[in-house]
Amino acid sequence: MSTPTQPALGHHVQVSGAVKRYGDCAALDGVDFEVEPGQFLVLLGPSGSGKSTLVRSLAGIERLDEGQVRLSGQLASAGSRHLPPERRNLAMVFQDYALWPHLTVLGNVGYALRRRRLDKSSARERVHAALERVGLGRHAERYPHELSGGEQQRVALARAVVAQPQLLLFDEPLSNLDADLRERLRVEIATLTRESAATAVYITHDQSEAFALADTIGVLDKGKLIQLAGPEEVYRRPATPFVARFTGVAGELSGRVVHPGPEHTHIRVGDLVLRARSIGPVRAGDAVRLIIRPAATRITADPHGSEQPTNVLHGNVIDVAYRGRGYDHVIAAGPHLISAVHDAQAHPRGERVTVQLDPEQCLAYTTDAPKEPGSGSHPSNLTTVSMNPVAPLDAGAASEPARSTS
Ligand SMILES: Nc1ncnc2c1ncn2[C@@H]1O[C@H](COP(=O)(O)OP(=O)(O)OP(=O)(O)O)[C@@H](O)[C@H]1O
Repeated sequence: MSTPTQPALGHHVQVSGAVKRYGDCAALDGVDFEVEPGQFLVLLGPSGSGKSTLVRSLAGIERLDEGQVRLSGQLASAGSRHLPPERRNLAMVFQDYALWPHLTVLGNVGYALRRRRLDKSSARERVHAALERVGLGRHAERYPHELSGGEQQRVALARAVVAQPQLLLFDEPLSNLDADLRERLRVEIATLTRESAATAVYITHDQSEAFALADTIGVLDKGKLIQLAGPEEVYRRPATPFVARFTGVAGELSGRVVHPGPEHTHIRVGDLVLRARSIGPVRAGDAVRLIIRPAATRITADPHGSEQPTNVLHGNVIDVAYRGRGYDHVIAAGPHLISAVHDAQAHPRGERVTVQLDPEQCLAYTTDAPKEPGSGSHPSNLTTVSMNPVAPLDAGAASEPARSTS
């Protein structure tokens, strides 16, 4: 048994076959995953992918239509069985803080202890300790409307941890805050959560937040869990183009496999042959989508020497944006647009540059496009490109020399 000052071990969370429908819409469409006690899971996905529905189902605010939720082995949701939120030993932090407007900071945080059988002085001690921990000791007597957004979210954080729940649920807690505050509060969430023994499930549509916080990332799309893996694995081997796009892309090219290799695959894109890492098996002639990570790109001097460089695109700078640690460029290379091409120095609009591509960071996925007859040795005409303006995970990380591509 845990004592009031010693947090209980975090919940072991098990979700199997979770389905939730709203009319014709399957907000959750057969979701399975587990989170080990004390682990930090981030559910990442675009708007409408089912993140809130999933976290609300864990909380017991929503009832599943099918499937089960177990918390530390106990059946919390299954069929007609539904453990109410207050019996799940969890706390939730919401995007809009959800503080009681008529209670002071002290009252709001203390409210979370109302179900604990603590004497007044121990409860008070705990509340003050939690407020000190989030840097709000001086504001205990204020009301929520007398606090900034960041301070209100700190109160919500203190309220969530003060009762030492076994599960902490976060529903986009940083989305209403400005960038600088978001980063500081993210660090506080990471440290506070890990100091407590609680298991955490955190939802966001922000990939940089997900990578910074997670032990494990689950990527959701249209109510399905597409990939569940550590951040490094999700970044290095995104299971699908959707996951790759959602976790940082500088540009996309379409082409055809010329020569599959154990390490790198040669892909013809228009009149270029580029090397890339294939995700999943590919055969000569396969149509592929080539996704270029921002870290793949590096501007090199435009070559006029005798040596013909490989794995490069030549193009003109069409946009340059100052990013503090350097500059991100958008480059038009023939019909291709490559964004987030980082360099320590600015290249003015119109300058002709050469972009070196690191094959390790160029990911090739087979597509369903029909093969051309005799493909494998003929150039493909597929050169469609999309530009994705998503702030890349690794903007600024392109300073490592690209590998030799010969
Ligand atoms: N109460 C509801 N009634 C009808 N449809 C709903 C309801 N709640 C959610 N949905 C639908 O279920 C799907 C998943 O919604 P959900 O809010 O879980 O997604 P989300 O990934 O959290 O999105 P966001 O990031 O925009 O909050 C969406 O298509 C949404 O329109």
